[in-house]
Amino acid sequence: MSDLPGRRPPPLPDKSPTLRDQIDNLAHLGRLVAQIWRTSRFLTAASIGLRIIAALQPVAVLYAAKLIVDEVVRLSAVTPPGPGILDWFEAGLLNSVIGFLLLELALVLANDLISRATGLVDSILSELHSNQVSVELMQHAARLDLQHFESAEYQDRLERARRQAAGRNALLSQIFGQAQDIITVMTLAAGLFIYAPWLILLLPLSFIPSVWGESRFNSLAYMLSRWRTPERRELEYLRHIGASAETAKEVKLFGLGDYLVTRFKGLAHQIFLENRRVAILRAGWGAAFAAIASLAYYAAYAFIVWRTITGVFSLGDLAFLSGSFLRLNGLFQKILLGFTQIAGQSMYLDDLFSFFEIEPTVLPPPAPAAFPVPIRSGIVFDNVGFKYPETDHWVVRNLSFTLPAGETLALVGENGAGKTTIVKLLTRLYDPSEGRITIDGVDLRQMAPADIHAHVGVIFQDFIRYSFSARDNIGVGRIEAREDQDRIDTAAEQSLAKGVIARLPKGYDQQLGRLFKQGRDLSGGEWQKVAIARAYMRDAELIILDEPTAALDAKAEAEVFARFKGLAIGKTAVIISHRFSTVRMADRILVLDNGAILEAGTHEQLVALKGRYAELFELQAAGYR
Ligand SMILES: Nc1ncnc2c1ncn2[C@@H]1O[C@H](COP(=O)(O)OP(=O)(O)OP(=O)(O)O)[C@@H](O)[C@H]1O
Repeated sequence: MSDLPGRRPPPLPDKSPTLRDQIDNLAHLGRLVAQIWRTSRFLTAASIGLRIIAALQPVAVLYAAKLIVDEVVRLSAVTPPGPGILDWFEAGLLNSVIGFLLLELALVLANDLISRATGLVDSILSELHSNQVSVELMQHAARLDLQHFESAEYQDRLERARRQAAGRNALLSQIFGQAQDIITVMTLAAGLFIYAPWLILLLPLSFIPSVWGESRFNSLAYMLSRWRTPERRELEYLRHIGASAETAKEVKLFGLGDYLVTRFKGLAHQIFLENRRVAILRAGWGAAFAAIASLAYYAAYAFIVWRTITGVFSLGDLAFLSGSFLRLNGLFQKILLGFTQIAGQSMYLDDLFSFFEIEPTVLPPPAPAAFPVPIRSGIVFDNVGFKYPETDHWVVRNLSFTLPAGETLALVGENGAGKTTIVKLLTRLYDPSEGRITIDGVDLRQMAPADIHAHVGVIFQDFIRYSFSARDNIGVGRIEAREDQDRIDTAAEQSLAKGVIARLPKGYDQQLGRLFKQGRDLSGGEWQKVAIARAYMRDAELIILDEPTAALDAKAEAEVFARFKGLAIGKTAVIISHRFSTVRMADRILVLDNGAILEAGTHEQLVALKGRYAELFELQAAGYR
């Protein structure tokens, strides 16, 4: 499923998962229980132990009640020893009945304690489990490729998995509760079987219709929710742009508030109508099936009453059997519905676990080559071609050029020419679809992506504005050195961020961004200086600045690049900029057009060539005259 334009969902999905699919989904329960066990062995064991004790309680209470009734019936036939209760006591006639009453009281009190303790253990366990799932999700997402994050299908899967991380906690209690109910049913059924074996046959009559109905509606609800993931993501997105700090300026000035609300309402209403239809169907059929269950119960009850009247059963037996049957009937339904609900929930688990099955494709080779330090000869693009996954369009094709070690290369070209894509290929965020990229003769595919990233300092045009302190905003450039104040100082100095930080009330400790209280927002250019410092935190062999200076004023950009040139001596560097004042400083310039090289050379050579570069340069220079 993907976000295809013009996609029209059917009113209700008609094909439910097959029985086989449902059984396969049940296998996910094993993974879930293993995950819960990993979360806390002690709490999992405690929850199971408490439930086993609780499971035996109903039959014990019913049996105590039977003993009380039978004793009362016996005592009512005895000649009273005297007029007062004391006479009964003294005669020792009340000993048994008092013992039975105390037994029942103790059982009821114990049950209350146990169920509270189970609730407590489950709620703690479920919070721990939900944290555990979130951590595992984040860890797994961090392993995946950039291509996954740039695909709508992946975003849908991640969104579904994320919902499951928080939403499946009830399942934990449900699975354990189910096991508890099964034990209770077995003990009650054993009692019932001893008195009236064929009564048990009446039970399935009452629950089979409900089970069928539940399983059908569970599937429907799941299919709807799955089908609607893109719309739900759109709702989330609309909610975000309608009310967030980054978007407030533009939304206000363009007067988009009402438009966003209307769009949100329309989409939310469609989803509401579908959900309401399923809810109404479910409630209607549920009521009908519950009536069938009650009929079965009363048929059995009438039979037990008749047997008691005819003297086959005692009054105590009547109390025990009708109590057992009532509970069994309820429990049987609960268990079977529980199974279908668990099966229904396990469909959602598929959303969670199938996310964990997505594997990265840009992988280190079995015996990776080390990134050359220093780079001696240079970087070579050898007939490189690249298409983004699931697209047919060659973004770059037949691209061959050499970037000699220690030189600065500038990439110039119109929007969409493929400049950022070249950076993604150079940093092995993607592998080329054809051709190869080598550093000192070694194919990038022979190196581990993490090793490449450790030796490259890149700042993209859409760098992150972290809502962290100024220090951490620079420190994240080299996370292991985030406490190294000298290094951070030097990086800030080199990127001109030092001046920005000096003006902050709390200096390096100043919280940046508007997300948190006491946060200080920076101007676009100030943010860029902070971001560029991140690239300087690394001992990078290769420095890449992908248009991160667009918001800098002309003076600051000239200064940033003068420093960049100074620092890049001996380092290989790539810069992407639309400003020719910056580009001209590069040792070599590539002019790209539609993913191919149109012109290449130094600034002077390209101006002399009087081609596209000279034309664009003139155009920009004329703007300043
Ligand atoms: N993740 C993606 N999936 C599919 N196509 C993409 C993806 N990213 C970029 N493209 C397409 O690849 C082409 C080149 O994009 P790229 O970002 O490399 O251009 P650019 O030269 O850096 O442009 P700009 O100057 O606007 O930053 C564009 O046509 C763009 O639509």
